[in-house]
Amino acid sequence: MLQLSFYQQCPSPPIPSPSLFSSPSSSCPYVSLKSTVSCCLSPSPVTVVDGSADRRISERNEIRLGLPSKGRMASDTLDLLKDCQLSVRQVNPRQYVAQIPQLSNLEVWFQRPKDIVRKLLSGDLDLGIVGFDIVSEYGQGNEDLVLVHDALEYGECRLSIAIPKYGIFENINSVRELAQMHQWTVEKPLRVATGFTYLGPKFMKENGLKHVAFSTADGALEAAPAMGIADAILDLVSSGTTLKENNLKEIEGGVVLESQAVLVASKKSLTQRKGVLDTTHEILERLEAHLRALGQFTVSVFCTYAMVVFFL
Ligand SMILES: Nc1ncnc2c1ncn2[C@@H]1O[C@H](COP(=O)(O)OP(=O)(O)OP(=O)(O)O)[C@@H](O)[C@H]1O
Ligand SMILES: O=P(O)(O)OC[C@H]1O[C@H](OP(=O)(O)OP(=O)(O)O)[C@H](O)[C@@H]1O
Repeated sequence: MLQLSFYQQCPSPPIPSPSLFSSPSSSCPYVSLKSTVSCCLSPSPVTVVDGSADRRISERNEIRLGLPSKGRMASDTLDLLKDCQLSVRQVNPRQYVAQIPQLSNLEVWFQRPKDIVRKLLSGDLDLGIVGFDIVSEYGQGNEDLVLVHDALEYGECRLSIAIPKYGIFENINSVRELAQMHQWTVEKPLRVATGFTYLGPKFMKENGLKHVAFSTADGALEAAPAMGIADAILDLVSSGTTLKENNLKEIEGGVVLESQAVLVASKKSLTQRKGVLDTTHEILERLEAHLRALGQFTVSVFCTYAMVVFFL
């Protein structure tokens, strides 16, 4: 029996979490316990690798860490690692493999965040840093994903429903009121534009919205209601400026999840690949030391480190 111990931290303040998520941060008001991401209520459409992942585990010796190749998480992730004395040495920006000299036998692979999660599941990566929203959407509760650190203190945003401030929605201010609107029928469902096609339907179902039709787009979703394409949107919000500028509002009970950057690992890699556990400890200790130095624990007199022990 292998015993894995992760030192945990308490985010300050704890991330509020909606009911559909058993986000580790929500399980206890003071101590954040990271375990598997378990948000799934329905069977996952992700094909979970079986024997092939095990074969790959024996095929390569190096440990692989996936980092965002571009987008808003990319430079902040490199900055965080640098602050932890884990500078990533990349020969040139178009080369997708890099090294962290302090971590021997570790390869950094730059990938799009959603691909990092997919590759953790397929066994092609062992560790990754991405937004919790991406782990939740593309991980779909797969038990092979372990949140090693769930509060890296950047990339904060929330996945939230927004509706127009005007027209039939003028007096609608909560999900409950939205669900109770008599307009939505089988023939004329509530039309929601979102890039989160797993979390969106799941949330609507759990919140009593029966007649909902989803459409998807890669960006600028806030335009959809004014264009007449959708009644509502489900998208990431941070400052709220984009919603405001497009005459949209969030509603009570409409936050699907709170997100920030997390360190996620493949449980299979942690347990089966030589060196992954030690390397994960090394990264985690450096992250903890850095975040502690930033003073994020000062508000949590109540917060203690908790040791989570996984018996596997
Ligand atoms: N206001 C925000 N809007 C979108 N994402 C945000 C915001 N604030 C933080 N994030 C985080 O940044 C991530 C988006 O990063 P990125 O810019 O790489 O996305 P993207 O380019 O839209 O992704 P892709 O093109 O691969 O679909 C989100 O998954 C989330 O974790
Ligand atoms: O609350 P705010 O601070 O205004 O941020 C929210 C906006 O930022 C993101 O879009 P992004 O800038 O990535 O552009 P996109 O719509 O093309 O994806 C997100 O999809 C929202 O549209």
